[in-house]
Amino acid sequence: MKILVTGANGLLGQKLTALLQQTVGITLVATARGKSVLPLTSGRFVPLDVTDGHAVEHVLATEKPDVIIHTAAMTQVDQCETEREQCWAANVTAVEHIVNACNRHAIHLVHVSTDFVFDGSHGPLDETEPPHPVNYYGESKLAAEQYIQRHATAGWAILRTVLVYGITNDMSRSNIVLWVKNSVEQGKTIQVVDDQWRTPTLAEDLAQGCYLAAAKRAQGIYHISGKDFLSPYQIALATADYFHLDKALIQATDSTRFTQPAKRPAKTGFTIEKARRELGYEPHSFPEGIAVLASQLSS
Ligand SMILES: NC(=O)C1=CN([C@@H]2O[C@H](COP(=O)(O)OP(=O)(O)OC[C@H]3O[C@@H](n4cnc5c(N)ncnc54)[C@H](OP(=O)(O)O)[C@@H]3O)[C@@H](O)[C@H]2O)C=CC1
Ligand SMILES: Cc1cn([C@H]2C[C@H](O)[C@@H](COP(=O)(O)OP(=O)(O)O[C@H]3O[C@@H](C)C(=O)[C@@H](O)[C@H]3O)O2)c(=O)[nH]c1=O
Repeated sequence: MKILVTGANGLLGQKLTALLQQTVGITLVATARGKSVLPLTSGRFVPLDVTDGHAVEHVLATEKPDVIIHTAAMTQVDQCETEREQCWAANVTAVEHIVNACNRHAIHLVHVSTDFVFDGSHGPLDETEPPHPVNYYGESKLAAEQYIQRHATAGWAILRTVLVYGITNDMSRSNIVLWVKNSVEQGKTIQVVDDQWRTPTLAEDLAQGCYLAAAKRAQGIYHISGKDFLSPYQIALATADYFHLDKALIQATDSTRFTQPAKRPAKTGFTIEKARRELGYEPHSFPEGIAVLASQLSS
C-alpha cells in the first residue's frame, strides 16, 4: 500500500513518517513545504505546498498513492485568530484541493482534525456531538471537515485529536509538556489553568491511529486521543512529578484571569471507544506517554 503524508516536517508528520518507514508493506511518499527535516531511510520525499492546487494535482497524479494522510495545517491557534486569510488558505482551501485530487484519482483520504471544532461546554465528547467552534482555527478545521463530508467521492476518514505532545527535530511549535518542563527547569513561574479539560495525546499514538485508519480504509469520523481526562494544571503537575521539578513554580489560575488572543474551548477531551472498537486503537496513559517522550530526550 502506497501512503502519501502531507506536513511531514510537523510533529505528527515526523512521527508518522518514522512509523510508516518501519511498517512492512508500506511505500511512503513524505511531502512538506521546503526541505525535509527527516532522514528518510526508505520512501521518497517530495516538496509540496498544499495551498498550491496545481502542485497538489501534479503530485497526487504522479505518485498515485492508495491513501493520503493529510496532517498539514496552520496550527498556531492565536495566529489563526489574527491572520485569517493565511489560516483559511492552509486549513480549508488546501483541503478542497486535496479532496478534488482524491476524487479524480480515487485516493482514500485520512484527514486530521481537532477538538477545537467544539465549544467546550461539556466533555469528554464522542463522535455524535454537534460541533460549534469558538475560535477561527476551529472554524477553519470544521469547514474542512464539512467540505470532505459534502464533496469527497473516494473513501474518507476524519480523525479528530486533542492537545498533542511529543518531541522531534526542528519543531515549528512547542507543546504543553515541553513548555512546562523547559519553563520550570529555567526557574520560571508559570500560571496554568485548572478550568480547561483535555485528553492529551502522545504524537506516536496519533501516528498509530492514522496508520490504522489508512490500513483499514476507515470511513467516517473517529476520535483519536489520549485516554486520561486532565486539566492543563494537572498536566503540568504530572510533568513536574515525572521530571522531579519544583512544583512551587506551577501556579493554578483560571480562564477568567489567564486569557489568550484566541478563546480556548473550556471542556473537551474525547471518548475513544469507537476507535478502540473499529480500529483497534489503544493509546498510552499520560504517565506512559511522558516516559516515551523522556526516553527520546536522553538519546
Ligand atoms: N498539535 C496539536 O495539539 C493538535 C494538532 N491537530 C492537528 O494535527 C495536525 C498535525 O498537527 P501538528 O503536527 O501537531 O502540527 P505542526 O505545526 O507540528 O505541523 C503542521 C505542519 O503542517 C505544515 N504546513 C503548514 N502549512 C502548509 C502548507 N501550506 N503546505 C505544506 N505543509 C504545511 C507545517 O509546515 P512548516 O513546518 O513549514 O510550518 C508543519 O510542518 C494538524 O492538522 C492539526 O490541525 C489537532 C489537534 C491538536
Ligand atoms: C501558554 C499557556 C497555556 N496554558 C493552557 C491553555 C491551554 O488549555 C493549554 C494549551 O495551550 P497552548 O496555547 O499551549 O496550546 P493550544 O493552542 O491550546 O493547543 C491547541 O493546538 C491546536 C493545534 C489544537 O488543535 C488543539 O487541540 C490544541 O492542542 O495550556 C496555560 O494555562 N498557561 C499558559 O501560559
